[in-house]
Amino acid sequence: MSTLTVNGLSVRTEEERALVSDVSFTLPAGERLGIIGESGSGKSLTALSVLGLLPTGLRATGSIRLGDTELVGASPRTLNGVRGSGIAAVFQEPLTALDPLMRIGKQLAWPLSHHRGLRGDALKRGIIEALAAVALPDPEKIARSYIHEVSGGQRQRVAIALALACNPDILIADEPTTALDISVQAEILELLDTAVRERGMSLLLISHDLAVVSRMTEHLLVLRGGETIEQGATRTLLTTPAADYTRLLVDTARSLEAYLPEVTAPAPRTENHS
Ligand SMILES: Nc1ncnc2c1ncn2[C@@H]1O[C@H](COP(=O)(O)OP(=O)(O)OP(=O)(O)O)[C@@H](O)[C@H]1O
Repeated sequence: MSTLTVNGLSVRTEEERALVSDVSFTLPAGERLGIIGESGSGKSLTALSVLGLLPTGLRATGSIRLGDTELVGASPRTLNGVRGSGIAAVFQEPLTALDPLMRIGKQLAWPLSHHRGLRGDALKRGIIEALAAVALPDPEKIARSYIHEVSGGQRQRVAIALALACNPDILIADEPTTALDISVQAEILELLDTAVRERGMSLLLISHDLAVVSRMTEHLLVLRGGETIEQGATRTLLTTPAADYTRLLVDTARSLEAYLPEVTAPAPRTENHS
């Protein structure tokens, strides 16, 4: 397990416009860091820089180290080695990581054979186990399905299974529940929480939802306009923010919650049809 150390990361366009400016943070092995900030604050570009997957035309400078390996300016070979076994990612839209033309089981076969050396029957078992581990019902059937044949929540579970199949040290989750039905969001968070805990992985969680980062992370980095506003322990930052901007984010989140009426009476008895 390795520490991720980001030091003075900047991302610029070809015209030298800074989109991320001098961002630094450390994610020690086994810990959880959340990145929050309004839309366009540089959260995703920071994550993509760590993955070495910045869009064409954007360039990262500074230092991103995974253990002793420098990732800024690293060769495609080094980055390929790190992506997958060192760092894996789950995105807001699971289809980003999934191939619509390949059965789900086949998509899992590559990382399981490449990273874990599974072959033949062991590989078949590994595929079913990987799908069962993310609580997909009837994993045999899911393995034979194409991605358009399963629901949105199940797609995100498949994307998580794909990320976990590489046994990464660090999981980057970029708005992993934002595109999902509210009833499915909590289940996916629970799944990520359990997977990270049981496997001892580190988590870099990007979210605009303060309740999500509060539930999932121990440390927070607040970005605005590509710059660091503040960072610190999640609880301290959300209860006694030092920066006016963080206070504004917290107050806005609270004021929306205030519209929810409190549940004051027990739920009426309903007939059980199961
Ligand atoms: N390929 C690109 N070329 C030029 N500018 C870009 C590119 N990708 C992103 N940007 C700009 O960089 C800034 C940071 O984008 P980023 O996607 O990191 O924001 P974010 O905080 O993740 O936002 P959101 O929550 O909306 O996803 C934004 O102003 C965005 O418009």
